[in-house]
Amino acid sequence: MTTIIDGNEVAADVRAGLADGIETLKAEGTTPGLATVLMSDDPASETYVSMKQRDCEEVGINGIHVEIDADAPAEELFDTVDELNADPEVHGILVQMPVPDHVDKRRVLRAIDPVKDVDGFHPENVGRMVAGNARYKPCTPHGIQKLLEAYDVETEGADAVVVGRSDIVGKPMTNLLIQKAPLGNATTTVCHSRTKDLAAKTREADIVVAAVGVPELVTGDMLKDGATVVDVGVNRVDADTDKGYELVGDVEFESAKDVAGRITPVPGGVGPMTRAMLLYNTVKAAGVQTDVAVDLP
Ligand SMILES: NC(=O)C1=CN([C@@H]2O[C@H](COP(=O)(O)OP(=O)(O)OC[C@H]3O[C@@H](n4cnc5c(N)ncnc54)[C@H](OP(=O)(O)O)[C@@H]3O)[C@@H](O)[C@H]2O)C=CC1
Ligand SMILES: Nc1nc(=O)c2c([nH]1)NC[C@@H]1CN(c3ccc(C(=O)N[C@@H](CCC(=O)O)C(=O)O)cc3)C=[N+]21
Repeated sequence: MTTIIDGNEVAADVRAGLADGIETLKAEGTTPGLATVLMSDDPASETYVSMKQRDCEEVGINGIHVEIDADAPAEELFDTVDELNADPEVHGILVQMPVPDHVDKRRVLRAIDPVKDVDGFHPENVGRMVAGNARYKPCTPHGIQKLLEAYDVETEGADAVVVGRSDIVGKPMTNLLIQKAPLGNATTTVCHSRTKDLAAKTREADIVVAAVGVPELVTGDMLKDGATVVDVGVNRVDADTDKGYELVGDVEFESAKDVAGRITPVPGGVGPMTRAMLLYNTVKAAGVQTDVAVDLP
């Protein structure tokens, strides 16, 4: 029997586990604050950011949202980040990626105060994570670790294959999987668009993490019997639904579910965990910035 990993449920547990920390902070006079900055007309980005704001409201985090015209000068974004860096009510800052082409993405990541960088994308935080001393673990890989933990998936000595080498998912996921730490110690192969024979790699894996952005790239015949399959992809494909699209992962769920031992669905798998770990990092950030010790789940 294949286990369908319920990301909504584990995410709800993470959110519930943050209540104590948020209470502690409030008792000390601090409401954790998360600023989201959106400089894009992309409807998917708008959806994600509004979901993040709704999550904040649900757990009692102060959500601040800033929208910048996609064709505004880049300086407008940098000025906004400077203001948020200086605002004592803002403990976490997330600039939704991608930013428009005329904005230097690397400069954006460097502009955010590393202590407020709840995505964990600032070069200082990336460096710390690689060195095994993460300040904020990037939300998606961290959320995946929590899913693996919740479903007793052994990473220790496991053969893992990460498909995708992006800065926001593939690389940090690989890093966490190879670390000498709980939920690490996996023997990890990273695949990408130049990989010669992807199926040959994934077929050897006990754990497959697909973060590609290609709908249903990974099919059941590419998996080892009983493998744990983590589908990060959230792709909108045209469909005759109310919204005019449906969400499809990077894994072909129908064929994969018969082979996999455990598998995450899309939606309801990794996505809710990414958002939950953003709240986690925000509560952690508020504790760090106010010198209040908070218990984290
Ligand atoms: N659920 C969640 O919380 C999140 C979901 N996402 C989703 O995950 C997916 C990936 O996102 P992201 O990591 O940002 O994507 P990027 O586009 O930044 O990276 C995609 C990676 O996949 C590789 N790739 C592309 N085509 C192939 C192929 N045919 N075979 C093997 N590898 C390939 C690319 O290789 P190369 O480097 O050679 O170009 C690249 O490394 C998207 O669907 C995105 O929407 C992203 C973040 C969070
Ligand atoms: N600075 C930055 N940080 C990010 O963390 C970041 C980003 N930029 N840019 C884009 C990607 C993508 N991402 C998702 C988060 C949640 C869902 C999510 O909640 N998905 C729901 C469904 C969403 C829906 O209904 O459309 C699910 O899978 O169940 C998806 C995608 C974060 N990203």
